[in-house]
Amino acid sequence: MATHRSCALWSYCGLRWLRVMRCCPFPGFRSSWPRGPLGVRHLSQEKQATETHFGFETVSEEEKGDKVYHVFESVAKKYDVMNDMMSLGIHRIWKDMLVWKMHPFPGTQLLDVAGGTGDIAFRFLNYVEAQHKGKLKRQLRAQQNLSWEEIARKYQNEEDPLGGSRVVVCDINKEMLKVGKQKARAQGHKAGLAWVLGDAEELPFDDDKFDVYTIAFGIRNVTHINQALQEAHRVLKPGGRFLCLEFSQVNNPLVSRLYDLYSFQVIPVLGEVIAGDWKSYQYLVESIRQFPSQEEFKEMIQDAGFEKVTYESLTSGIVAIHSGFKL
Ligand SMILES: COc1cc(O)cc(C/C=C(\C)CC/C=C(\C)CC/C=C(\C)CC/C=C(\C)CC/C=C(\C)CC/C=C(\C)CC/C=C(\C)CC/C=C(\C)CC/C=C(\C)CCC=C(C)C)c1O
Ligand SMILES: C[S@@+](CC[C@H](N)C(=O)[O-])C[C@H]1O[C@@H](n2cnc3c(N)ncnc32)[C@H](O)[C@@H]1O
Repeated sequence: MATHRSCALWSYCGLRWLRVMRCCPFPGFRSSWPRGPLGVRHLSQEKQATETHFGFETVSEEEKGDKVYHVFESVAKKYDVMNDMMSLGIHRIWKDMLVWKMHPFPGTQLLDVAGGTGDIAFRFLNYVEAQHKGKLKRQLRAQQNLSWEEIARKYQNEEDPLGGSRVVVCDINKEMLKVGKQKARAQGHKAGLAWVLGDAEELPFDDDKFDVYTIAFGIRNVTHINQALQEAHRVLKPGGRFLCLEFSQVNNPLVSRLYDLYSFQVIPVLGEVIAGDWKSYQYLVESIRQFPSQEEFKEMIQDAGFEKVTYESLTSGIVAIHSGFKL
């Protein structure tokens, strides 16, 4: 009873907040319109009051946005611990693989959409910092007869340990970003990192701005996936890369049966026990089943204008990484 009352209160506050925000024209929140190739607003692309899915439930599109907002507002504080518990840490390997696949070059400008608590951004920063340090070491090793003073000076003069690389984390949910910022402080990430409140469907960024666009476990929650893909294409520079890590279709019948059992019998129970939130984790497993297969999603990415689209299935297809280029 108490749980239901507190759920209702959370829903009410979440919806109130969203309504207030939608009337409030502050930068970064629904500040841009969907644009076509000529930069013209396409009224036909605007959201229509049609029905969609929230997990296995049929809801209006507006309702879906509110419900998704409420889910992540509710799980934000327990989000990281839940992921480790549910996957026994496997989600960390998947995220590492996304960044290895990206293989950022010095000066890479990354936009991580639906970046939540910053897992992809922190991995990116660690990767580029390690790469930059390695480069400096190799340069110093190649120079013969340097005194230790010269070596020390070289290290001290390193003003930008990221070699010009930057990451912007963009997420629609204030609570997820709040947890992300706390984690960044705790892990000592300061430089090269920005947090922006914004919607994947209407990104508050100019055209042709980023080298790489990532979205990890985010696109499944977006109401108009095609719109989010078009926005990804718009904000990438020509030559830029789209990378998406998302749950996908399991390709091994035995794993598939165990995975179904685990998903529906264990995950919501873990959600209830650890986060006090059965419904959000029920939504997680249902939304995974509603998401298109590897091939279907590949076609959607191509339809948004990306080229050289490929994917790699990981852990028997439990997740897949899709990649595409804006050429
Ligand atoms: C609200 O929305 C969200 C909230 C979030 O917190 C996160 C997200 C987005 C999601 C992520 C960032 C990733 C988080 C990861 C997952 C959701 C989990 C993905 C699932 C797995 C990696 C496990 C895959 C499972 C299988 C391949 C099937 C094998 C299953 C078993 C061996 C266990 C089978 C167990 C039963 C059928 C029930 C009886 C068991 C128990 C009661 C004990 C519980 C057992 C465990 C905790 C062990 C679980 C075992 C594994 C994880 C082993 C995995 C093995 C392989 C991958 C081969 C979000 O949107
Ligand atoms: C499962 S979390 C993924 C977080 C992070 N990328 C990770 O891998 O851990 C999904 C995130 O998508 C965000 N999200 C949902 N709909 C969104 C939208 N339309 N625009 C931007 N972010 C959205 C949620 O707020 C949440 O932080």
